[in-house]
Amino acid sequence: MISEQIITIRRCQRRQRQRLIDDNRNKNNSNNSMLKITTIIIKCCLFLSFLIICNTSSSSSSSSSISMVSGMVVPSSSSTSSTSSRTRNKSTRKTTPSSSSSSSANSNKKKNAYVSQNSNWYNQRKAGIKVSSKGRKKPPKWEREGDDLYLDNNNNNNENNNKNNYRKGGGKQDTTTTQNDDDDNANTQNDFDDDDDDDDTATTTTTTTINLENEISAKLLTYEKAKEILRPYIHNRISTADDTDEQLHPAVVDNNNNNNNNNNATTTTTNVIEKPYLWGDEKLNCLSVGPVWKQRLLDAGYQKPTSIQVESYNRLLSTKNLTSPTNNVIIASPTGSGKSLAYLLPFLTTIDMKTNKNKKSRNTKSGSGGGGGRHDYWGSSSNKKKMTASLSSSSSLYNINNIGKVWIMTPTMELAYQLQRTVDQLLTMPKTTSTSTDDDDDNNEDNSILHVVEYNRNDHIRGQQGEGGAMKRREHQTTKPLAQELLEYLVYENRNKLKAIPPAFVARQGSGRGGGRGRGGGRGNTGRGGGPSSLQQQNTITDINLQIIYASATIGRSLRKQLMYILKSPSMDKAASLITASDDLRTKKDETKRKLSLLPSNLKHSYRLLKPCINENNEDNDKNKKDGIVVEDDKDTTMLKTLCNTLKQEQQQKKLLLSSSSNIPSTSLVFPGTIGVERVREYLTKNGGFHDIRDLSSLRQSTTKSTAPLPTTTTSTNENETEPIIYVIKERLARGIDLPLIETVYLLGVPSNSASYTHLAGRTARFNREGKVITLLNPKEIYKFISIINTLSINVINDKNEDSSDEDESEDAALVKTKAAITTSRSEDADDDKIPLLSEQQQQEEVEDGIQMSSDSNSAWNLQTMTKTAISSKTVPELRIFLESQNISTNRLLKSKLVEAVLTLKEEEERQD
Ligand SMILES: Nc1ncnc2c1ncn2[C@@H]1O[C@H](COP(=O)(O)OP(=O)(O)OP(=O)(O)O)[C@@H](O)[C@H]1O
Repeated sequence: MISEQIITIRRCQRRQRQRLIDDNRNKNNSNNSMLKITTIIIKCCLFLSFLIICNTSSSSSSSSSISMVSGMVVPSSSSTSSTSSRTRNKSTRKTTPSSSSSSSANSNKKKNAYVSQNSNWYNQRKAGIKVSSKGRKKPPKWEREGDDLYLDNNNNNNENNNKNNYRKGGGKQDTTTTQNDDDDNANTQNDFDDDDDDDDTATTTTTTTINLENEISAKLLTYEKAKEILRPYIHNRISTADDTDEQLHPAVVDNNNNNNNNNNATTTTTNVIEKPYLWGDEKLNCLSVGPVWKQRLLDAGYQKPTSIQVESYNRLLSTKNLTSPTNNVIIASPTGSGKSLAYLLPFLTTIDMKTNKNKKSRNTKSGSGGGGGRHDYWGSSSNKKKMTASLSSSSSLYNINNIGKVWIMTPTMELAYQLQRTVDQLLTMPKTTSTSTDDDDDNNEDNSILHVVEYNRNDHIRGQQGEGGAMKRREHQTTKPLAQELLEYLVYENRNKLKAIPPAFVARQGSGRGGGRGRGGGRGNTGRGGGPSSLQQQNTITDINLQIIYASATIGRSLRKQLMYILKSPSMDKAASLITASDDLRTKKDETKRKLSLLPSNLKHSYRLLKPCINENNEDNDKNKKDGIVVEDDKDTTMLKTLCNTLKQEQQQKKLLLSSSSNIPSTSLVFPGTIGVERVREYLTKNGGFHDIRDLSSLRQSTTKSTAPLPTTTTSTNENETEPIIYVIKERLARGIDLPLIETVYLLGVPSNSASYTHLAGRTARFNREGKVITLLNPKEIYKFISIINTLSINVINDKNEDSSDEDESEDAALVKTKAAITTSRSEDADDDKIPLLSEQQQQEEVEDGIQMSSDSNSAWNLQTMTKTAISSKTVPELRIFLESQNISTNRLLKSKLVEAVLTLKEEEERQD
């Protein structure tokens, strides 16, 4: 029994245990399933969040990676078009997440919305309306105006590879548009964001609160309103003595005072150069060019190299100085600083003899030039005989063995002729007939080493003007092999877009790869700025052993992107090295300095605001008169009248300032804007009585021949030597043109963007000479003008009409008088032999205005102990009383100007002490 019981108990226990085990198992099972479910849920969540993250990041990362390499092709963030994907390189394709068809559709929608949104934004900006870019993406860079201006910070220097340099540098736009600047390459290419600055500066720094959108569209901006708006932008600094003197008597100011870094060509260098192979000042700017080249340069009127010439010569001839692995370079310096010679000199001083079969024996004796590095195969010009042998055959363009080493792409034919003239001036080869193999060429024998050719859109190359058909045919025939076999240097001189890659070049590339690329580009070549489509039609040129040299005063983001694109380079550092002069400020962090470095410092900017002019024939005459509207038809006449008056005044002023015996004619350059060259010429001749009106043909005539004028001589052929010379030239021909001794540039209307303004204005004040640009503008162009002023960070002066006796005296005019008064009162204390600071006429005016010159100061104010804050805290009447006590007119001056005037006096006192 007991045993039975025990057995039963054991069975029970076993069952219980079994049950327990089963329970546990069940529990475990359920736990497991719970766990599994939980895990699945978690996994799902993770997966979902992962998907979300992927989705978000894919859009941004794709945009950055695509725009990094092919941002030219697809500006918008989606970048899913088949064309763009085709043009991406392999590495980009790997890193770019693939997009599904739905996301593609979505992105297309977004893209459309983005395009329409931006077109609005863009149109508004174009119309001069200030639109904040906050919350919106900007349109593609190549579609925006005025972005071809600045270089990024230190992109030439690998040590300073701080990608966020500019942002840290602190542009004003950072506060408002940081996130919006990232439309391309934000993560990887911040060094290109400087162009955004151009636009944003225009957007954010304009303090005008008047919303004139409607008025602009209705063209109702009146003269008075325009004047009001312009006022804050006028040169608002009380000038120093020298500045004031300069403004009143620009011609008599001692050049030495104004140009600290002056390399003025007109100043004869008295330095005794001891070493015969050094050209220039031995201590400062000198180049090791060898005795022959030194003599040639001196004979041609080049006394010493400019700093950009020194920099580029040394760096181009020694590749180890180039920071980019590709040896491509960008030469950037202000207009008129001698960039042409900067890139020509390394070529010229080391003339290529590589292709000559006997080059070895010839080259061994040469080499006084700065050779070395890549250029060691360029011989020296020191051995004339040898070079003649080498180049005489190239003088007929048909021997392709000796041509095509350097291809210089210029924006205009005029610039090409100008370059030819520069080269001929330095290196004209003696004529040889023995080696010429072509009968047709007898009359056209060209002993220049640089040949001007022109290609048109059909890829035909035409010969120099005035030369025979045979020349044309043969040049065309030689183009392709020339580009294929021999091109080693491609120089882009002042081209704003790199769309013009030599056609034969493209043909070669296209045929090698079966062509068919980039058909989506359509007619892009003719579109504004070229842009991606034009480049898309062309191929990249990385597989060609070619050094690209780009030279211009304005080099902006879109251009650099194009360069990156055609070189398949992921960054500008890798695409090209930047060469700037040692004193160039464009790579500095200071925004204002960077902007100011684009134009020569000795260039004065001024404007004339055109008064409304009523069209007598207009039916709505009365209404217009009432509203003060400029009638469209009459606008041009007003402009031309003002131009005539201004030209005459400038001429008179020059006569007054210079001694009567002076017979130097004033030379001006007029860019006619929409009025057109012919109309301006006609008006100036008929109504202005000007007779010596010229165009570029006068310059071309002497170009093909080797006897070019010295750089500092005028080409005046005036019978009456004092008759002013006026060039009237289309804007599109302006880039790079170096006209002789232009003193004043007249812009009839506001240029379309800051880059245009830079190049147009830069036709004067060249090579450290003084110069002035006067913009004649209608009230409705005012915002465009202000935008340019802001972008370039320039001060403008209101160049008022002399005949404006009927005009209200505005604040700026009053300010000029105040400056004059301060200067005059100071001049009385100064030495007698100083130049009189006011003309008789001006003094008379001031007497009439009640300005009594007096040097005694009976003021209770002690300027020396007063701080700026203390002066600013004075009331307007107090300031007026004080200034009046100093015999300074305060008529119509606002408080800020009054304070400035007092501060100037304070400075003066301190200086005298
Ligand atoms: N070393 C030099 N000595 C004297 N004159 C020079 C020197 N270098 C250049 N010049 C003169 O300076 C003027 C301007 O030169 P250049 O046309 O090369 O300027 P640039 O920088 O190319 O201007 P832009 O940006 O407008 O094309 C020319 O008249 C040229 O002859």
